[in-house]
Amino acid sequence: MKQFSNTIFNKEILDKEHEKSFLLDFSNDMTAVRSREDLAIVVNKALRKLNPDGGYVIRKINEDGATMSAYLYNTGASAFDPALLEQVLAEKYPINDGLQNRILDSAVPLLFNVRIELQRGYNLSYLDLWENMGFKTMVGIALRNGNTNIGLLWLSIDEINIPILQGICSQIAIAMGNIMANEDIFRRQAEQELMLGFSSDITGVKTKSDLEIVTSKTLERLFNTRISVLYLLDTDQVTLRPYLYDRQFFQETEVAENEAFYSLNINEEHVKLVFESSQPVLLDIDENLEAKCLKLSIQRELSGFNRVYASALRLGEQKLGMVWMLGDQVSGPILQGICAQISTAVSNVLANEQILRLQKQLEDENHYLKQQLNKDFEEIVGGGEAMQQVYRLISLVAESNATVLLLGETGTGKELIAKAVHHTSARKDKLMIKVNCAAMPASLIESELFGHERGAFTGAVERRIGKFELANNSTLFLDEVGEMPMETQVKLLRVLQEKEMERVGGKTTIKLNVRIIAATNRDLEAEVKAGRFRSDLYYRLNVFPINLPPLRDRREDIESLAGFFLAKFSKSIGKKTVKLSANALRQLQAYLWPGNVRELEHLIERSVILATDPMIREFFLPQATGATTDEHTMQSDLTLEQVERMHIIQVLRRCGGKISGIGGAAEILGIPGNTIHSKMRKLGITKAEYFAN
Ligand SMILES: Nc1ncnc2c1ncn2[C@@H]1O[C@H](COP(=O)(O)OP(=O)(O)OP(=O)(O)O)[C@@H](O)[C@H]1O
Repeated sequence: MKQFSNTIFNKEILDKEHEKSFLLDFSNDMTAVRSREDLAIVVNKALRKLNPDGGYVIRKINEDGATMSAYLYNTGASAFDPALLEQVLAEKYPINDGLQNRILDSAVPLLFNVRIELQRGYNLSYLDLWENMGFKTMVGIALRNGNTNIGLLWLSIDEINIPILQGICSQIAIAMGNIMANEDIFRRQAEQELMLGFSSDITGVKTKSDLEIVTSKTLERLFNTRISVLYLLDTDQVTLRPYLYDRQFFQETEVAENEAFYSLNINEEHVKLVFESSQPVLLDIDENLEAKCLKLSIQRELSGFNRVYASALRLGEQKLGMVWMLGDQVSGPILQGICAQISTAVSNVLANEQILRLQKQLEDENHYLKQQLNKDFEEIVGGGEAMQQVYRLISLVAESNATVLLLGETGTGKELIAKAVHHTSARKDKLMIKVNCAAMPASLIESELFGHERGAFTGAVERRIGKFELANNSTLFLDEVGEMPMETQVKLLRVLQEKEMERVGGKTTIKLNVRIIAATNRDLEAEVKAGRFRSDLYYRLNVFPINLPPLRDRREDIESLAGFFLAKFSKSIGKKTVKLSANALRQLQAYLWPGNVRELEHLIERSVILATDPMIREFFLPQATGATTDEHTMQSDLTLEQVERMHIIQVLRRCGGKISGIGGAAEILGIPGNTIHSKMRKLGITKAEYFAN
């Protein structure tokens, strides 16, 4: 008996020794474990010692705290159905499936007979797999790190050694905890890298297709989404329309895109929920959404996910739309951060689209304006000898880049000829830029011509591009250049000489390629002599002068001009073309036309408006026409300046001293009120003269 008890005692000692060395070996191996792969090798080696042909699976508790997924496994020496194995490995089993919860609640390993559990009616695919593999008995042991369950081990074995199994499992649990913490750190690092990449990619987003590429790539990689849709709120503020989704995805399926997507309404319960929440909302298609909606069930089938993550897109308080994603592994805070960036990008894309639309509109308008300008060119009227000479000069100079100086009385058509020169030149596809040097206070001319930087002077609240810069590679028409203040003349001369400029208050030099056409009704040579115009600037401008004859010196054109204006104004007010009687034409030809073609144009315009029958028989000209009155007899001996002075006084008398507005001198003379004021100052016209009678 003693002998027998000694034998038992010795066996126990041997077993204990065996246990100890087994656990010691295992511990030694575990010290080198760093990754899930290392852990698999060590666990395989140890469990094979316990049951050489057996299989096992380690399951970890998922982040949701309610399900478990396979973490490590080994099928042992058994044959199995690969499809069934794949299904079991992919499935998330509820913790409370009737077997696993019992293991997690137990302090000791539990043994299960596979067949008996199946007969009890447990509908668990892993039991089917074990039966398929020929595993009869499975032992389940909880994996605990301290008091926390982190998973469990299922092992196919017939005999169990509780101390060994517990020893192994407590070490596996610690290693798993460390590895999972490491994996978590790596995952966060990868997420951060992705987020950084996303942030830098999204700042470059300009178009819808840029946005599509950046978002679909990121959502899929970060959240494992299969379907993601970006909805935008319509202008009606009620309908949310699909704006973007991953088209690539639909190239891989039979389903057409329009079968899977539909508009949402902001008043639908789940949509309201999304906008009311500051966080992304998780919706279960079966529970929260009307799964009866065919398109939604198509989305579910295509993606294989039953859950939708929805997050609002907002810009401040303004609702922009929302992101809708079918996927798993979605982290709320990350999705929220991404949505904030998508919101900014969406509003940039929309603003860009609007800019492009406006740009297109501007281009169309520009094109229209250019056509109008070309039309103006076609409409130079007058075939008399004096104008023939002007046309010859235009054709000689137009194609060169030479500066042109147009000289002639007011209303002789200097601006029209400037346009003609521009439209015959190689610069014709660009707009000719015009500056009226007389219409602007001296203090503003400089910034008008050269532009200014923000803050260059009081009131310069924004940077402004000057006319010179606008006219780069085109033509700049300096109208009434003789009125330019002396200090601006110096700056203009510098730009013409050096072909570069700086904005007022600016430091950068801007290179220019501008063709200059200047015009004046002053006698510039006399202005130079009088010290009002710089001689060096005069020589710079006077490269190719073209003199436009006054209308009284080309009476042969009066009939064609009158006919042209009669047709033009009759058409514009929808009348049949008004004609001239022979008497009326004689009146026009006899008149001196101090206001030249402009005066004729305005006279005809007024007469067409007032005409009550289709024939104008008489004009009411400012004075008796012809060279019969004293004033007009005298006029042929007067200087240009004297004629101009006299005419302004006459017009002012007629208007009762009114300059601007309807019936004012500016309207009759066809020049801006500012110009009249400056001419009055220059010509020394006083109130007494026009209020005299
Ligand atoms: N030959 C012409 N054929 C048709 N219209 C003309 C002709 N000459 C001038 N006009 C018209 O007369 C008006 C005055 O012409 P424009 O403005 O070119 O004159 P200007 O010499 O530049 O005058 P200002 O010196 O006062 O600026 C414009 O409406 C223009 O279209």
